[in-house]
Amino acid sequence: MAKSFLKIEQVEKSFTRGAMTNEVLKDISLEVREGEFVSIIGHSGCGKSTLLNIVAGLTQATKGVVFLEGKVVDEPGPDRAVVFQNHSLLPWLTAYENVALAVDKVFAKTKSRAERHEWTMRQIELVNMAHAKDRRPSEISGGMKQRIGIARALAMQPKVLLLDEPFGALDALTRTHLQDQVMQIQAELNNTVMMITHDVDEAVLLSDRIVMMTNGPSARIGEVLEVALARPRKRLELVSDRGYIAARAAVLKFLYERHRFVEAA
Ligand SMILES: Nc1ncnc2c1ncn2[C@@H]1O[C@H](COP(=O)(O)OP(=O)(O)OP(=O)(O)O)[C@@H](O)[C@H]1O
Repeated sequence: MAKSFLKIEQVEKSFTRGAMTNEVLKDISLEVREGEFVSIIGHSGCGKSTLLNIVAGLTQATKGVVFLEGKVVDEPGPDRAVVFQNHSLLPWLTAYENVALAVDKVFAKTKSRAERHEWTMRQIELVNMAHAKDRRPSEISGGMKQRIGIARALAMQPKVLLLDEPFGALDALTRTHLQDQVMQIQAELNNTVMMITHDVDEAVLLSDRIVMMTNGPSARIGEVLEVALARPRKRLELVSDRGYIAARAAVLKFLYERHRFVEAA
């Protein structure tokens, strides 16, 4: 068995306000292999972003530990890059400058100026944005902003890429293009990815495993589905693939049954 790369060990999280305690996550344990693409799916409010933020080091777990290559995660770091749903580019900088800022921060001591420029351009080219590199965020579309956000995250050469509904705010066609691009980039760079999504097709298309969370409060991992579809994956061919159809049905069934449970509660 491949060695564990990212390890989430018995993580719990409660938020307390005054006398009220909201127990969000309960006993979450998960191991992610290097180069693996794992999606987290679950109903709204179950704690997916909270879990991702704990792995990012942005939120502290109430109990439990996250390890990355054996080292405890307790603060944010360049080894874990996050891409949020609402692109968080600096509006006064161009697309190039937004990526270059991250590159300069991480590689100031290890790459020369010329190397940093070359590295920045490489990331921008990876997401097909070279033509718009000198435009500011207000001058490019939502999909383009998200591509620059992904380039900026990749530019830091993180050990883990954390994607919090990265395509959630995009129209269906742009979303499709970006999913394909992320699949190509992952095939090329072998990134370890943890992605939150609400989209069952997206989860099946992109993931090696899908982690399905139960409803909150005290959400747990309900099921983990192995998506054993060969790569590269082609969406049009998958539509009629039995493995794809079965995986999709398994996730839908899980979500539907959980939803029914909420309605009945
Ligand atoms: N900083 C915080 N302080 C207090 N409560 C919080 C905080 N962050 C999240 N919560 C609560 O934790 C629960 C889980 O929120 P979270 O955003 O992780 O869910 P989610 O599954 O990502 O939701 P969605 O799919 O709608 O984005 C919610 O009840 C939310 O109100």
